[in-house]
This record gives sequence, C-alpha cells and structure tokens, in this order.
Amino acid sequence: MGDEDWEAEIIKPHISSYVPVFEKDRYSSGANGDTFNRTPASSSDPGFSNNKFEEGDSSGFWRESSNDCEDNQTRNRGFSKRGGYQDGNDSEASGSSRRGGRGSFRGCRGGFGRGSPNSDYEQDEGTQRSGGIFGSRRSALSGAGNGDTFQSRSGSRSGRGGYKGLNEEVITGSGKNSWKSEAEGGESGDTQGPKVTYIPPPPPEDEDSIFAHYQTGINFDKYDTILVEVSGHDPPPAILTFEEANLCQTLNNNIAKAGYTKLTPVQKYSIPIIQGGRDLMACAQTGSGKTAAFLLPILAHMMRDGITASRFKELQEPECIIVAPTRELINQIYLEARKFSFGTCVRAVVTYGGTQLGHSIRQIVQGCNILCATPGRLMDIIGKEKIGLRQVKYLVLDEADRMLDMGFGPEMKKLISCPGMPSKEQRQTLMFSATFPEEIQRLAGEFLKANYLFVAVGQVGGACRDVQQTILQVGQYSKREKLVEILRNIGDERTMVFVETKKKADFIATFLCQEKISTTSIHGDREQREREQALGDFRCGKCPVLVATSVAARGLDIENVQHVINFDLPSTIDEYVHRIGRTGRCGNTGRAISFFDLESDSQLAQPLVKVLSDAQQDVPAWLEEIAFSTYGPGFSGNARGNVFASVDTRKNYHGKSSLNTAGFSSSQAPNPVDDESWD
Ligand SMILES: Nc1ncnc2c1ncn2[C@@H]1O[C@H](COP(=O)(O)OP(=O)(O)OP(=O)(O)O)[C@@H](O)[C@H]1O
Repeated sequence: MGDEDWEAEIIKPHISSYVPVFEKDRYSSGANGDTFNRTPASSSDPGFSNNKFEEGDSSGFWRESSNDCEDNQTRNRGFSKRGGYQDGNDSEASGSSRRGGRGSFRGCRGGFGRGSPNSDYEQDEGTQRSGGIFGSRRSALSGAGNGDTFQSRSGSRSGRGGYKGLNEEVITGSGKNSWKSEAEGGESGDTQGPKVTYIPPPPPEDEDSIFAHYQTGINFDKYDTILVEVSGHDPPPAILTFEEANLCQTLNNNIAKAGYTKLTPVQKYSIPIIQGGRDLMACAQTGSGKTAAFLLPILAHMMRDGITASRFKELQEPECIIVAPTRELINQIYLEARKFSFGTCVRAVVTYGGTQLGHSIRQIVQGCNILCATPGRLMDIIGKEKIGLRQVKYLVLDEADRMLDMGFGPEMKKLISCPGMPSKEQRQTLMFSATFPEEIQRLAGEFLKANYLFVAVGQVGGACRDVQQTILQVGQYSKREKLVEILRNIGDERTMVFVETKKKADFIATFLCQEKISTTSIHGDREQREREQALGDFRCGKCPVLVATSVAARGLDIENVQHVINFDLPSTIDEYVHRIGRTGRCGNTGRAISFFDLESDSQLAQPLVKVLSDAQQDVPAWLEEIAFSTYGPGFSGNARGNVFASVDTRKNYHGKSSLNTAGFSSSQAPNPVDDESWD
C-alpha cells in the first residue's frame, strides 16, 4: 500500500498528456451559458493540433466532480490521447463514496504538455527546473517556442522515455529493471510501477534557514482565552511558561531562536502530560502549535535519558517514530524536529514515498533517533530491516484521525503489531489532530494505554476562529468566473484553491494561467519532484495561487496564506476544517471563501451551519434554510452529518475531567463566547 491513499494507484506506462492552450475569447457559451467550446488557441503549434477540447468530448468535466476523486478508481483520466480531453464520466466512484478506497488507478498524468510529441522527456526537466510549474504570467499563454511555458510532465515517469533530473538517475522503461515491484525496491503502493528515483534536495544547513519562521499574529494572545478540557485520570497541571517545562539549555536556545516566547494552549497542556509519561490524544485548532507540543517534550526526554549517539549501522533503532499522512507534511515535521534538535546528538531522519528508497536508506543508516515517515514508506523500510522497533519509546500519529481511518488504519495496525514493536504498555503513544470523530476515538483505544489523557482545546473539530469564513452559493457552471473575479480582487496575496479531483486541479490551474493569474498545483498525480517544486513556488510567492486537492488540506504550514477558496466543498466537514486551517495560523488572520453548489453540497449544509456558528461566523439565511429542509424541523444546528465529538468519547468514564482555559483557572476565564473580537 502506498503511503497516501491518494497515491495508491497503479501507474500506467507512458500515457502522455497535454493541456491545450486555449484563449479566453475563444470560449463561447453553450446552451447554459457556462459551458465552453474548447478550441485550441494556437493551431500553429503542432502539438496542439489534436488538442481539441470539444464540448462533446469534455462536457463531462464540469459534471464529473462528484464522480471523480483522488481516491477512487478512475480510468483514462485527464488528457489522454495527446489531446482530446477525456471526460470524467469514466470514473466510477459515486458521490456518496467519493473518498472511498485507495485502489484508484493512475490514469494519464494530467499535465501541461508543450505539445511537442517528440520532446516530452528532454523538455520536461528543463522546463520544470526553469520555469515553475505553469510558467510565469507572461509565458503561461505563449504556447510553442517558450521553454518556460507548459511543461511536459505527463510522461516524465513513463517507463519508455527515461529522463534525468538534477537529482535523479536516468531510468528507462525498456530495461528490465525499469518496473520494480515493491520487493524490488519500487515505491510502496505501486505493485507494478517505475522505479522511483527522485532524491529530494537536502534542506539548507545554515542556521538562519533552519530557524526561519514567520511572526505570530495579532490574535496569538487570544489563545489564552480558549477553553481547554482535559479528561482522564489524574492529569498533571498545565504549565504556563517554557521555563516551567524545565528543558535543557540547548532546547531552550532553539526555542528562542525559533521565535517562540509563549506557549500555546495545546503546548501548555500537552508538554507536562508527555513529560509525565502519559499517553495522549490532543485535539486543538489548526495552526495552534501541535507539532512543537509533541516534539519538545520528546526531545527533552531523549536529552534527559540519554540516547545512543547516532552512528552508522545497517539496522537503526530509533527511539521515536512520527507518522503523518502526506509527504509534504511529514517533511515539514522533520524540519521542525531538525530545528528543535539542533546542536544536540539527536538525529532526525525523514522518509516518504515518491522519493528514492535507496536514498532514504542511506540517510537512515547514518543514524536515526527520530524517524519521520509516511506509513507506506515506513513499512517498506521496516520490511527491509533497516529500522528495528525494539527501542521505540514514542510513537506519534500526527493527523491521527486520518492515520486511523479506513485509509491508513490497517497500516497503523500492522505497525503496532510488527515484531519488536513495544506493546502499548511499554511505549508512549501520542495522537494529535484538529478533528477527532467519535468512531476514530474509539479505534484509537487499541493504540493507547487505557489511562490516556484527552486534551481538547476549544471545540473538538471546530474551525479556527481567526479565519473569516464566507459561504457563497455558486453553481457548478459559474464557479470559474467567480473564482477569477475573487482572485483578481485578492491580487497577489497567497491563496490556496481547493478542488475535489486531481484532474480538476490541473484544469483549473491551467485555466487560471490562461487568465494570467500565476498558478501552480499540487495533487497526488504529480511527481514528487513537481509537488515539491509547486510548494516551493507557492511558498516563495512566485506562484501566489496554489490549486490543490485534499492532499494539501492537512498540516501544511505556509507563511502568509491569506486566503483559502473551496472551489469545491469537500465531502466531510472535518476536511473543510482542515482546509480552511491553511490560513489564519498562529494568531494570524485569514479568509476562507467556499462555493456552495446547491446540486451537490446540501449534505454539508447542516455541519457547516454548526461549524460557522461555533466559530462565531455569520451564517447565511439560505444555508440555514437548506440545513433545516435537509434535516427537518428537529435540526438544532448541533447534529452533524459527519459526526465529530464535542468531547472525549469516554465521557461515561468516571475519571476526573477538568475544564479550564489555557493559563487561567476556570473562574478567571473570560467567556470566549463573549469575546466578539475574534474575527
Ligand atoms: N509557542 C509558539 N510561539 C510561536 N510560534 C509558534 C508556537 N508554537 C507553534 N508556533 C508556530 O505556529 C505555526 C503552526 O504550528 P503547527 O504547524 O505546529 O500547527 P498545528 O496545530 O500542527 O496545525 P495543523 O492542525 O494545521 O496541523 C508554525 O509556524 C509554528 O512554528
């Protein structure tokens, strides 16, 4: 199984894909006024000669969102046949199972082809390296003759052509080694697929880069007013300051260099719990510092207990394993671990799918105290006997609800029953997320000691109040126009646009480029190298718009993301909470605008009303009406279609539960409901 359910796909060899260039003024309204005749703009470019977007062929695109998704089986998706955009109706998932299994097929890799059939591979690297993903605003539309324009990514992983990147080995599909099974060293999850050769560039080593951080926002101090509930037997008292955590000098120095002066609520409660050796399930709003909440006490313990200094060994036995659902997120966690362990003898290593396994192994065998991994790759490395589990003292599941759901749950179960893995009584298991559905909490019991503590900062599963949420009623066929209008108003401020399918991510990104809005995209069909490039271009502002699928919904901490736009609403409210949490982080404010399509989103009306009202946002009357009409007069605004817990599910539990605010006793606590200035 792959390390991301979005990724667990069988890769088809060499199906080139192109996105034709099409001009705005060539769009003509169809019968409904919104459909486009997709005519290639540049017939002079030979590559576009077949790239007709005929209404007949492609009409499915705008109707396919509910039956195409990242997870589900999709055949011949994207821009197959070097042109004609295949409609999405060949996707089999139904709306109700949009987030179904992991066994989807990787159809052609929808991309932004140059249209020169013979130059795919040669051009691929050059253009990707030089021109950003979709090229600059200028070049994005220029079509032929500009190497920075549309990049031929589609066949880049093809087994036939072979290519060479800066950090990659040449692979050729015709050789017998080009298709490797998992056992042969292929990426986990690809039963048959090309050998993954991408070696990510090493992160910068200089201290300034390691400790680079963004400023906390004006609402950082308001974290103190959030209600915190700790449940479970005998929780230790919260700490109020970093000094109270009694960390060693090196850690304190690193904390200071990272710009942390004050603990966030989840840190105030989690640090002493973890230092006390307790298992923990912690739920706190997006962007409120959960990563440091587990890293700091783990590092403190490692420093206190003394760890085996990192040294070369064929079998490494890390003291701590951290797992997260996406590659970019685990890499981010690794960078945080590297930052906080700077100047200590603790060595953190990261490994994730989409990168060369041999490279990961080389990193690991040099010494590994903290292993940050995506699940599939972790199981691969364990299978290869490069990682032994006997010394594991800390097992961290970040985005724990995602790690335990149907996608990753089985792999996590395998992990805890691996030979050598200490039993839950012998290790400390820590789970963090902004959302914790009740059924997932119940599953988590298998991983945690019976006396684990549950920390809920604010409303479990609630949206960050620093994000101003707006829900607009926009029909499927008006979405693009609305998106462009909003993005033009936004200007150059960094914006993440979420769509439901990989195919649509490519399509919308291309469309925005044509509208001269500098855009890149990230989704599970892109090469890892491309994903990292896209994120880099977005982070540095080169492409201020990032079109993403849910692969980017969780955990990513990107400075200055001021806007999130849900072009398509997700199928669950938890997903919505995570997506909009990419903005409004660490006390900064942000805005989220969501397009609500009456045709497809009514099931979300009720939980949306609840999330909006819990976060003290305006709830549109029309949305309330839909919520009522969908769920009948019994609807109180409290129930959720996709239930998340408001409390620890062990509430029938007789242990102590203390309600508190971060840094205040209950009696001192301002009533957060009265605090109207959140937004
Ligand atoms: N005490 C602190 N002081 C200043 N900045 C902090 C503090 N704690 C965390 N941060 C910063 O806040 C940002 C968000 O932290 P982090 O990514 O850990 O949030 P999170 O709660 O894990 O979010 P998500 O739910 O989206 O995964 C990061 O840039 C981090 O460095």
